[in-house]
Amino acid sequence: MTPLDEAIDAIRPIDARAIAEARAHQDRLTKPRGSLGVLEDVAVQLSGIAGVCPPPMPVPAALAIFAADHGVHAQGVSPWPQEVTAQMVANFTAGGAVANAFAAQAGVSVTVVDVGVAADLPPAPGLVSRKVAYGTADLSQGPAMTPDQAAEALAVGVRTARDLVAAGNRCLITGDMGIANTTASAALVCAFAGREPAGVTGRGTGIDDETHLRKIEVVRRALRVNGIPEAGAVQEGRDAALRALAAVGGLEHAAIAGFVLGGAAARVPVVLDGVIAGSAALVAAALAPDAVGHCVAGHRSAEPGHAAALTHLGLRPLVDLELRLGEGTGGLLAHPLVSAAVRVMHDVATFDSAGVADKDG
Ligand SMILES: Cc1cc2ncn([C@H]3O[C@H](COP(=O)(O)O)[C@@H](O)[C@H]3O)c2cc1C
Ligand SMILES: O=C(O)c1cccnc1
Repeated sequence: MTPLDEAIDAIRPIDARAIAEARAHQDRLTKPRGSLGVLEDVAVQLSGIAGVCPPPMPVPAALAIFAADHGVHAQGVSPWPQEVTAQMVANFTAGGAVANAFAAQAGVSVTVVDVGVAADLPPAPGLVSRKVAYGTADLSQGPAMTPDQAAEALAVGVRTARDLVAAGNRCLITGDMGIANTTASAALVCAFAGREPAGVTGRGTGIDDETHLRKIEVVRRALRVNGIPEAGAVQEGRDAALRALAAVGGLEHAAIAGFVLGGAAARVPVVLDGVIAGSAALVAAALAPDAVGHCVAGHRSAEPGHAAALTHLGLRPLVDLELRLGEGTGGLLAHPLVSAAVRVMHDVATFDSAGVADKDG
């Protein structure tokens, strides 16, 4: 069995008994029932993921930033030169990016994985070289990846998750870096959530109206050229999902999908970042629907495709600050909220233990 098959095989629904126990525990704590809103749901979900109540604290946590380039950059869909991908990888390993600042603030480690940067990168601390290709082909002209490349990139994500969990991490956070990757994200959202390009193609790093219209056309062409029906969700199921991923995805999208599957297989919560992660999670969900139960939507980004992906996945974002950066920044901001939700389960007294009268008693 391949690592991908093994991961998919190992994924189970989150544990119903632990969920029920966690709900009952929440109701015994010295607070009005439901008063912690969505945080109660998060704590209950983490109990279900771990299969125990209270769940372990989601620490240490690790961010993995998957970096790759995109052939579709040639269509002028991003105002930034492709070299910025490699330059930002150097910035991450030097500690100078926003993701590094947020990771330092949250006490999260940063691993950068080169899964497909279109340049040879010098070795650096925290950089893992798992290059599958020097970028994808142009998805608006034909498939972005061969099926083998997509499978290999998925396996890179599975392996990264496995390694980080084996190193003792109890929470995984997704990150991405890849100039033009919001174009592939939009195409994936169309393919996996059955949406129209015009509704889910955003402005990425910041493009003018004319470029935005061109980007929508590029996504439309990508779907047409690759035989993916517009506004018709692809069949769920492994082969169709792998084909659609290879056709219009990116190497980092594939790796992030694998990372989600690897985290779910290890029964560790995976905090998703923005639209790149959201579109990759759609792929993971098509490959293993029960993986979604292991995902926490860290935030909702300003990219319209992200909201569409989260709706399709049934995930509620924890933070909504109009971020549109990626790198894992939204996931990192959400991590303290996830920790706080779990800490309540460990530290807060029950009505019985604290001698506080319940509303009925
Ligand atoms: C300096 C810089 C740092 C970034 N960090 C994340 N992104 C984000 O923006 C890119 C996607 O936007 P688009 O599809 O419009 O190219 C990705 O690299 C994503 O990680 C960055 C982009 C830039 C320019
Ligand atoms: O949603 C995101 O994470 C995002 C948006 C714009 C550019 N890069 C990433």
